[in-house]
Amino acid sequence: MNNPNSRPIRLGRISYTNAWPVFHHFDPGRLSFPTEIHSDLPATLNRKLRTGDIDMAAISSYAYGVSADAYYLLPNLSVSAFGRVQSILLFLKSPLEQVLRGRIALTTASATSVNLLKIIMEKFYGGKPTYEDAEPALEQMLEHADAALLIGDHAIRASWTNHGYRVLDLGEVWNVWTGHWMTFALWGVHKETALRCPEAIGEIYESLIASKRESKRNVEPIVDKALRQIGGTADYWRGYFGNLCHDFGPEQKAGLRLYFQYAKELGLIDGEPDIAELPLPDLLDNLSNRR
Ligand SMILES: C=C(O[C@@H]1C=C(C(=O)O)C=C[C@H]1O)C(=O)O
Repeated sequence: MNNPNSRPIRLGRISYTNAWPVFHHFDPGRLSFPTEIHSDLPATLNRKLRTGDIDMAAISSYAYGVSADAYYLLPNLSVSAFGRVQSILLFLKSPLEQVLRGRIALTTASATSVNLLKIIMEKFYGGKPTYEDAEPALEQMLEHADAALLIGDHAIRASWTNHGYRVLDLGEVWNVWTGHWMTFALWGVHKETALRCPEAIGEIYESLIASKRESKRNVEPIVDKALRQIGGTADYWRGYFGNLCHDFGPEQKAGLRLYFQYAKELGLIDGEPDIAELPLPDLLDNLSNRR
């Protein structure tokens, strides 16, 4: 099959372990359309998708909220948690009361969690800290700050060190205050790409869903890979992957809508975006009608 696009579909993959279940069994070589993988940190994928350097990607849910008009979401894919997530962590060097009026260093890898932290600090705890962007390295971040936010594998590795700091898990804080799920990442595709090559996007989508399903059926291959690449124990990784949810159903959507509502109230986002999923059957129907 030819790709009407004539160039490969460029797909962004979050390099952190949290997205592995959706990508591990995804093999672009088995697709009938040329597909290129761009593996990167979430903030870089957010930017590349926005500028059109890639066509579709796992991105921060906040980044979807900012550019929702331009993207469709791939249905039923996310990185979500109900409570503790273990990889969205605020490390406190100072007591919380001081952090609320102090300085917080924010990892440059994130978009959802830095804004979630602002919601927690300002709306839930009534604080007004100042924020500064920093490369994700705990000790350097805490040289000049009262607290440091890390996400993904940077947070996991830091949590294993003998750091001695108090740690807040932002998934847990969000859940305690709201009773909701928190969705950190979503899969977005440019509307324009989806309309131009629905078959290619549909095939990639089906392969991602199949990978997610296989990872859920048997988590051991990604546990082994995480042990080899990151370290830790098999039990840690079984717990970590078991705790994450890669679906995006009504409960995750309700949590995300609340997050967008709070982000809007704090002026972190212009409007409350619609959650618009890729209407794949309609796109494929239109395509066959055109033939
Ligand atoms: C659960 C996580 O979800 C993520 C958090 C993101 C963010 O804060 O912008 C983006 C993608 C995911 O990597 C994690 O990083 O550990």
